[in-house]
Amino acid sequence: MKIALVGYGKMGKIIDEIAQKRGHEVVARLKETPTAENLNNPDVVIEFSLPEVAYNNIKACLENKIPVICGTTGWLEKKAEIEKLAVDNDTAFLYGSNFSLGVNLFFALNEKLAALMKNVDEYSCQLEEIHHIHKKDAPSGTAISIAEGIFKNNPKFDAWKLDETENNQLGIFAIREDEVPGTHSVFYRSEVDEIEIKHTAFNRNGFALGAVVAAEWIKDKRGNFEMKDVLGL
Ligand SMILES: NC(=O)C1=CN([C@@H]2O[C@H](COP(=O)(O)OP(=O)(O)OC[C@H]3O[C@@H](n4cnc5c(N)ncnc54)[C@H](OP(=O)(O)O)[C@@H]3O)[C@@H](O)[C@H]2O)C=CC1
Ligand SMILES: O=C(O)C1=N[C@H](C(=O)O)C[C@H](O)C1
Repeated sequence: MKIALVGYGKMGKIIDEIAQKRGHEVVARLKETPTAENLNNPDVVIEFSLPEVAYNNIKACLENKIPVICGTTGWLEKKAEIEKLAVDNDTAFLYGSNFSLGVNLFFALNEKLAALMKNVDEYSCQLEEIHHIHKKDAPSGTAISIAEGIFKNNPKFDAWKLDETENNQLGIFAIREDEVPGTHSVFYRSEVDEIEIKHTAFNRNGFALGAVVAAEWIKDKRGNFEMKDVLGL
């Protein structure tokens, strides 16, 4: 398969390596807005850039009828527009806040625990995410997905707040430390004990492998998808 990489930083470089190991041809490595010319006629685009440029990048690819796997976080206020573009241009789009198998299993575990705690009033709930000091957005896209999984299963919560817990808003505490790849925890605390579920990424390889597997899956598909569609979760 021919893959174009839009965004060629920490993630783009690892995805490049894994894609080639899986026998794919990387036909573009862009650090600028994609065009029909600089994309070089790929089968799929994998986009890991920056919150402020992702929308324009994805739009350009979809308008050229090229399917997009997007891992860039921090731009979701325009996601509905992007999903409409994918349908209008008869192509496909998949956004994943986190492409690792481990985190997608964690998402499912988080929703089951949230449902269990729905009728238990003794526990408060808050999230914590820890990432490297280079990260531009806070909270992480993964933390937002975890919060949304809790809202879906526990009507006590319907919104999140960064770095504080207020009323029915779930507190998401974002910590930036050294070169941490990505650690996410959900805490349920009572007066007598604490329950924690936690995912720790040791490196970025799980994210990159998941993005390439998603690119292999989405080829020839039409519409909008999530990583759980790829994994059958
Ligand atoms: N979904 C997931 O599983 C994961 C998501 N992420 C997310 O992916 C994104 C990228 O992370 P990471 O690779 O660490 O970030 P980096 O900052 O290392 O890489 C971003 C890249 O985008 C490039 N860039 C800048 N402007 C443009 C543009 N207009 N068009 C295309 N590329 C551009 C940058 O170029 P330059 O170097 O010149 O600035 C850089 O190469 C973040 O939003 C992060 O949250 C990260 C890991 C996993
Ligand atoms: O910026 C990162 O590095 C990561 N970002 C993603 C996020 O915002 O959730 C995924 C992963 O945690 C690494």
